[in-house]
Amino acid sequence: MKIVMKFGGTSVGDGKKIRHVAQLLKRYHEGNQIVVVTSALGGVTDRLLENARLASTKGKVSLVKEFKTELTNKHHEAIRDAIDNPNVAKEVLQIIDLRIDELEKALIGICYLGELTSRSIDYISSYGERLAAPIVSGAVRSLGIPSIEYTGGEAGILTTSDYGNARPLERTYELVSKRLTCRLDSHILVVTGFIGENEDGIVTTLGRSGSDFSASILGAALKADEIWLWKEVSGIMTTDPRIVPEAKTIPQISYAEAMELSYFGANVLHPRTIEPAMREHIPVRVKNTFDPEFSGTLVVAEKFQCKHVVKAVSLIKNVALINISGAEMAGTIGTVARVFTALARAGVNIVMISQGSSESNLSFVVSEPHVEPALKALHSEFNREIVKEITSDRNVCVVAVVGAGMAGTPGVAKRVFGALGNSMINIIMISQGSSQYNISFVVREDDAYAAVKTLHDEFQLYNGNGIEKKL
Ligand SMILES: Nc1ncnc2c1ncn2[C@@H]1O[C@H](COP(=O)(O)OP(=O)(O)O)[C@@H](O)[C@H]1O
Ligand SMILES: N[C@@H](CC(=O)OP(=O)(O)O)C(=O)O
Repeated sequence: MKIVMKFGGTSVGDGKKIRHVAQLLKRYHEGNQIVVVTSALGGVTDRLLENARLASTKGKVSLVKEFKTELTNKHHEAIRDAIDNPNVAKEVLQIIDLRIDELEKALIGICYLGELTSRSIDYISSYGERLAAPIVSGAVRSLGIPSIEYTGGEAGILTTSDYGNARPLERTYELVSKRLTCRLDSHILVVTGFIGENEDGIVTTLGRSGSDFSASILGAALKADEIWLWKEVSGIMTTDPRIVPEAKTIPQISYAEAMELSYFGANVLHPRTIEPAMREHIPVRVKNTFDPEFSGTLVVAEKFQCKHVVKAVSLIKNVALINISGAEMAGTIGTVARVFTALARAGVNIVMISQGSSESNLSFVVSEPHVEPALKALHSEFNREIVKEITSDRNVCVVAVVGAGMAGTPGVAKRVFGALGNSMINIIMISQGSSQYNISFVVREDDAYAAVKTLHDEFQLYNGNGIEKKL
């Protein structure tokens, strides 16, 4: 089989975990062609971003030097723990030191300039993966398996120049296949997740947690038999196990359901992961790095109509509700178009929308960083004409229940809102897409965890009965 395997930041958190990953790869190498996509060592991307900001605001070269020591120690320790072969360890050390020197120069440049562009943020944050890939590849070579490491750009991931949220260009699919196929039989190829490059060869990133997306792009380009996403959790679960410890693994889920879940905050998958896999009908498995025998979740094309109408409950935090109102909005054709055009011009992404049939108010949810640009855009568009009041509320969360079986099944909304009512949870706004794959609603931040727990209990997802429905 040809398999693209992605290991997340927790899976390659340190040298001991990388050693474990290399051993897993050795096991699957026999009889398979394997491309590995690696994330940065756990926490490194956050530290890179923090230090890039510090460099631009404080301009202190001494802080850059301290950070350089921290990164060097972390990666040297990882090499010691992951790689036994001294020659391989020496080669990898040299690559790491060279890359950390490059990074230091870039951070010092930011100190002097006092400016941090989105292009430099992508360049700096790409170093997490650029430091991880040589160690993962070295750990594999240390076990006697030939391996080569590539950056996303070297592998052929060509993207738009939307720094921080770049998308693959169509040419990527052909280029990746051309560059990687010839080595697949003989080597385990290790590619940096999260990063690509634009047509001018400038580093871009695919958005936070983008390594899942990288794996799917590579899988589609190489027409892989399967894409495996290795995580610290046992697959896609009925809800975030950090919120509800009783959460269960969903054995099988459709592409559409997995997409709904990832869009609605289940950060087990980057929201765009499924698109490339779906275009080539490649099954995606989500597996636990630390429990490899467990089958995890299989994401497949057909809507697997198990008896569960609701498959999972998810939560989006760090959002705000914006409400606009004005009596003149009712019947004034074009108001909604003006609202959304102004927001689009300001680069605001809308998570959820609801308009009452009175037409005199419109509510929508945006992610936290988009609140200020959204308010500014709306005030300048309307200037108190037609829209009289614009308010925002940051103390809210979005909860969504997801499942393909909800389409055409009466009574789901009644159960959702009945259970929340019984738990005295107030609902601020409701939205249901016509796909009927999800019902989402806004609650106060203080009620969010209770809402997720209440719904998880109500539908008793996968509770003891395999995939039986509780009605
Ligand atoms: N429905 C869900 N199923 C599984 N994990 C979820 C879900 N919702 C949120 N999560 C969170 O997503 C994380 C995914 O695992 P992680 O190993 O961190 O992935 P990666 O390193 O690839 O980003 C877990 O920590 C888990 O708490
Ligand atoms: N390292 C990047 C990309 C990534 O995908 O990481 P993870 O697989 O750990 O979510 C990030 O932290 O966003």
